[in-house]
Amino acid sequence: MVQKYYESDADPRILDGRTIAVIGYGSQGRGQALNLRDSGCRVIIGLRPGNSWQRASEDGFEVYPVAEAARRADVVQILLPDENQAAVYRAEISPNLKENTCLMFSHGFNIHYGQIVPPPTVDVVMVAPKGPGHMVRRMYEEGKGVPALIAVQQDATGDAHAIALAYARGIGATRAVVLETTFAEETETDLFGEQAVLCGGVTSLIKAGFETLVNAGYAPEMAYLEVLHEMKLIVDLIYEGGFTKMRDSISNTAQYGDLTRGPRVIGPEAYAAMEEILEEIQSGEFAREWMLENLVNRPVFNALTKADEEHLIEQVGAEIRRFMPQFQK
Ligand SMILES: NC(=O)C1=CN([C@@H]2O[C@H](COP(=O)(O)OP(=O)(O)OC[C@H]3O[C@@H](n4cnc5c(N)ncnc54)[C@H](OP(=O)(O)O)[C@@H]3O)[C@@H](O)[C@H]2O)C=CC1
Ligand SMILES: CC[C@](O)(C(C)=O)C(=O)O
Repeated sequence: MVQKYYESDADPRILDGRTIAVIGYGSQGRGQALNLRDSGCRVIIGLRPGNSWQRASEDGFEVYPVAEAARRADVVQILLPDENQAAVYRAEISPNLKENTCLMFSHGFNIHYGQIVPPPTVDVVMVAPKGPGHMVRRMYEEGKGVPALIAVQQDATGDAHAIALAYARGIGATRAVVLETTFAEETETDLFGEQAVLCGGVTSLIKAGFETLVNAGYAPEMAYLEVLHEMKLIVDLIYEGGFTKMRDSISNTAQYGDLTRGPRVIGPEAYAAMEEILEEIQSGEFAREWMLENLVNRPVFNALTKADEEHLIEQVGAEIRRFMPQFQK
């Protein structure tokens, strides 16, 4: 059984007197830093000059160049893009890491694939929220939390696990649940989830459904409401009470179509593709491809992003959100 932790399992006092440097102030950096501060932790931010620096200052944080933040910190949480972490670590963090610092990540990529190799004198831990950074903040403000995974790769001080748990409490994760894992398990399951199901799988499924309806002559607005807008309403029910709650809420006709037709869409070929994607993650092939893509300024990433931004579904969606009052701020 996976070990689970809640609020009472974490002792926030282990962070008393320790300075947490959150390196990066994007999706996760901002969400985690604000939550930690509201939980009573001492937080500083490490950045390069630019938009994030400006935003963190406006939010009232002390902001320093990465090297200086690392020098001042007892806990260094690296929330830079995965593809930048190794270069910034080598140039700015590693030379300033004190002995007994707790080096922290929210995704295991750089440790698991050997891009960052910390010295044996520091703790190496992970606190990985299982949700987007903006939701980490929103749920915390609502008195709830996004679940998180914790892992200890290296325990130089004997405090690594307690610090990870207290940090998870500080960002609100113990209000939901915190699960114990390893860097390997988190990295491989996270990459698989975002590629095959959550991001890649879902957008491909929606696009395929939308294109099938539009190519058959139905109005793009109809197709959009059917396969994209309603997706959230259906997924909300699955999130709240599983397939059973969702099926309790839909018509019997929909349920029969769901049970008999769904497996034809996600059939043996889809399973084979998922296995292949998982193997590319496990073998390091995906990691190598992504690192090399960045070295040549992301030609594939940029071309595919542009094509999807220009897809009809995005134009129709923007138009529909304009004429639906609930989307107006
Ligand atoms: N996005 C998410 O919800 C999740 C992310 N994670 C993990 O969290 C980590 C952070 O990801 P995410 O929050 O998406 O990152 P973002 O891209 O949202 O933010 C990155 C931040 O790093 C800063 N930055 C980038 N390069 C540098 C640099 N060379 N020196 C200093 N600062 C720099 C950016 O500032 P600037 O404005 O200057 O570019 C920005 O503030 C990753 O490990 C990711 O896998 C884990 C779970 C979910
Ligand atoms: C699903 C994407 C994610 O893994 C996440 C928000 O949890 C990410 O890395 O951004």
